[in-house]
Amino acid sequence: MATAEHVGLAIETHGLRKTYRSVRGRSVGVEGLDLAVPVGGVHGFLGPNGSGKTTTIRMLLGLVRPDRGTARIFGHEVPRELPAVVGRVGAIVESPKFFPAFSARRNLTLLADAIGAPRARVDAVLEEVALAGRDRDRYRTYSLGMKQRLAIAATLLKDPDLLIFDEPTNGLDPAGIREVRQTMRGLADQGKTVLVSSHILAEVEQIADTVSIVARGRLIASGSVASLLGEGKRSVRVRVRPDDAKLATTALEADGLVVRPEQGALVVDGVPDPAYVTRLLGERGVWLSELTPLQADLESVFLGLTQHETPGGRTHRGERRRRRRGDAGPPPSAPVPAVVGAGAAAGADDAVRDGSADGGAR
Ligand SMILES: Nc1ncnc2c1ncn2[C@@H]1O[C@H](COP(=O)(O)OP(=O)(O)OP(=O)(O)O)[C@@H](O)[C@H]1O
Repeated sequence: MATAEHVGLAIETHGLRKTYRSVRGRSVGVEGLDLAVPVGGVHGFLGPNGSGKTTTIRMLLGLVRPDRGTARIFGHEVPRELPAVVGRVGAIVESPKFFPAFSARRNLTLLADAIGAPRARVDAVLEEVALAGRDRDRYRTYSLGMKQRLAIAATLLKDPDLLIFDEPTNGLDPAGIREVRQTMRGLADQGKTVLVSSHILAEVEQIADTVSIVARGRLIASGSVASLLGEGKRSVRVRVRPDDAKLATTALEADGLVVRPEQGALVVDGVPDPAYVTRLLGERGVWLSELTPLQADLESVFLGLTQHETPGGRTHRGERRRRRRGDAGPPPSAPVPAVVGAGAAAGADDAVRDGSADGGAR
């Protein structure tokens, strides 16, 4: 039963765990995940490939059974109480299937009949995803972006309160990504809750109100996008004389920063403050000809949150040294990500049902 305690959260998980069995043994898909998605707005569910986003979404939709932990949608425990809430949820977890020779309108009408949604919704949802002018074109003539918007339209037929989209911009060109992004933002602006997973923060940071970042099946950070980018350590591009590149790299790495060469320059990740790099290199007699702060993205936020912590909670030598000297930026605030078993997709025994919980397009 939904209780007052859960009011205000569209999705809530506690200690959610899922392991997979395969020919190579057990691997962990999600490890003790605690997630809190507020009602209303776009919530970015972010993490590198293999961090457990799809597994989590499948558990929420009752497509995969968790080993342990609890999950709630609008306060209803899932999968046990899924029937009570499924009508309020629309989801795209994999490419939906439409009839290629039928128009978008015909596909949606068939689907509306199949799931018991009023046919009148077809016009509304076509309008919603800006396909009203192309509704009589055959599905097979659609661009990838239009196909994805049609998939979103299908999830809207039942006018759900919560939309769950797993990597909805995968494979789309920049124009397609923009269209899907605008559609998601528009839905949130109407008061719906949109959970969108992605491995690219840049793709969702423009539209997300709040985010959860996961790594290796665990939550490592959550909050508003602004606070997260503000807290995360930054990346900078530095340019030094070619003769000094090695010395600069060694000095920066010895201090716990991550350095990679890029087009004749060095990109330094996990920098607490650009001035820190100037001082560190200046102390070693290396003078900079360029220092450009780079826009924070998932990679740099992610590295900034995790790089100084090693599995088991030990702190990186460089960070320890810097903390002793008292000139570090904010100490890493994130919990140490768990070490989990190697991913093992082959031969998994956990057969995943095809389709989504929304009765959406097949
Ligand atoms: N059916 C399965 N059988 C075995 N292992 C699986 C299965 N599904 C997922 N995994 C493993 O669980 C881990 C999490 O995978 P998952 O697909 O949930 O991550 P993800 O964050 O969605 O990744 P991506 O962004 O690449 O889709 C990975 O190590 C993956 O190999």
